[in-house]
Amino acid sequence: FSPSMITRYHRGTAVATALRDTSSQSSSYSPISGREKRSNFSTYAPYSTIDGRVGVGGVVGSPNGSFGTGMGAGTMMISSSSSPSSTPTLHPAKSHDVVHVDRATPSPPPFGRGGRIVDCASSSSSSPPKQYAIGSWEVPSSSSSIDVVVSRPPSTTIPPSPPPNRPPRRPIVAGNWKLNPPTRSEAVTLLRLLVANFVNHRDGNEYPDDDDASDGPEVVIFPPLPYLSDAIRILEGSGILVGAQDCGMHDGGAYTGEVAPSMLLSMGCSYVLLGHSERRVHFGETDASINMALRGCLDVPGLRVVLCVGETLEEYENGMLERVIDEQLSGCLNNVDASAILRDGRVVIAYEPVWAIGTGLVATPSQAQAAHAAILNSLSRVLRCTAGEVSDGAIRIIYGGSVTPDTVLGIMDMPDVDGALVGGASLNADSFTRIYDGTNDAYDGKKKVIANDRFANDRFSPRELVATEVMPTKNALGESPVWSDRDQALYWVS
Ligand SMILES: O=C(CO)COP(=O)(O)O
Repeated sequence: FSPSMITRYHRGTAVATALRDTSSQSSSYSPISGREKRSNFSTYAPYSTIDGRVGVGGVVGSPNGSFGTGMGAGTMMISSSSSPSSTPTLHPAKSHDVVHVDRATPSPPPFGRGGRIVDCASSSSSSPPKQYAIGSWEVPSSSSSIDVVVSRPPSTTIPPSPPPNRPPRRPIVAGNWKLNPPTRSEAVTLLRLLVANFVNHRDGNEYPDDDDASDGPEVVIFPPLPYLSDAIRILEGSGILVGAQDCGMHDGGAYTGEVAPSMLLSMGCSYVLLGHSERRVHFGETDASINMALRGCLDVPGLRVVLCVGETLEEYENGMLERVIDEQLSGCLNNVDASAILRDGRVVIAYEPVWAIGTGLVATPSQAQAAHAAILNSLSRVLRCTAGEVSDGAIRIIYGGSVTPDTVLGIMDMPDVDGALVGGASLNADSFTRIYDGTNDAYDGKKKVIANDRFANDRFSPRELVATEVMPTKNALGESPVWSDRDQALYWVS
């Protein structure tokens, strides 16, 4: 596409759209400013820039709803605009699957993890066939096929949730970048875009009457080790905390290749992620070694841990979830001071079912809830305290495994889900910001007042800039901020 499509830039109101067909999109959801409509914009913009260069994804939306077009690789469609007063929504997670069944469909149903038929799908059957019975997999003789709604109930041995009315906990949204992105400059870009999004969030925009940003969810990024100092420097003052993806168990000495917890704290890290299933599977970490590292972290005042637990698909299918979690927690928390967990909240548990990591198979809200309840249950045994002490304690349990902006709301709705540990979707500033929004929405403690006039009044006067170079990046942003190194400022594209 040609840079000539870029007409002008000014702060605060505009957005770049994308080289993709967004004609079915009608949302004007704004990941930057919250849920209010800022303008008639499409949701995607896979180009953004740094270093004074400008990249825009082909179609530029303007605040008054008109759109310019240009030619790019592939098909370009102009996104549909939505009504200025529309309230964009995030869609909650599907808790059921719709399965198409015909006479040849074998029974039990061929969808992997077991399940239960709960209804006919209204999408294709206006009413269930007469002979149809809930729980039945058989296609009634009056039909050649039916669609059925299938839920996957969790393992039957899962205990009920502890008593409701647990004290509110501050949610956490954590991004585990794993071994990504491949270069430092891409990491720096992503960090800057995150800052842009989150600074806007906490700019008086969402909580105009409240200058205490700590009321929103806690946000933590876990970049690879080589990017830690960039992350700490760039995220300083943004409210986003930084953590390491793992650490060693020793405090110093002849341990080539190791990283001590105290070193991480001295750099400015707030968290350490421990016990991730990828560390267990690929690098031989065990509950015992994780326990050593965890105790090392707790010996360093100021450092917190996100401890991952979770079962494999096979274990899930065999109803072993509760047992696996119990074993992992007792191994990893062996000889750990219970008050550091229950009173000081220094250990966050991340429930990450291995079958949901990187697979797109997100646990249903009820599956996540059941597992989190099992974790609470197990903690009282492991920490030798009552269920009441656990459920009233400062412990937080977050869910990880294919979390996306579309699924986070359903998961967060569950009483014992206190946040999300996000892998793939945290590599995209837009997705991660929307996940933050979903988490925030579900957080009871706060009724948001959105300052709609911030953009309507257009207090920012337009400035003309000239694009000298256009650079595609891998971001798929709803609203791409354009970072100018020359001006040390962010601009929005209109
Ligand atoms: O492992 C995870 C976070 O630690 C989850 O990864 P995904 O969100 O990519 O499934």
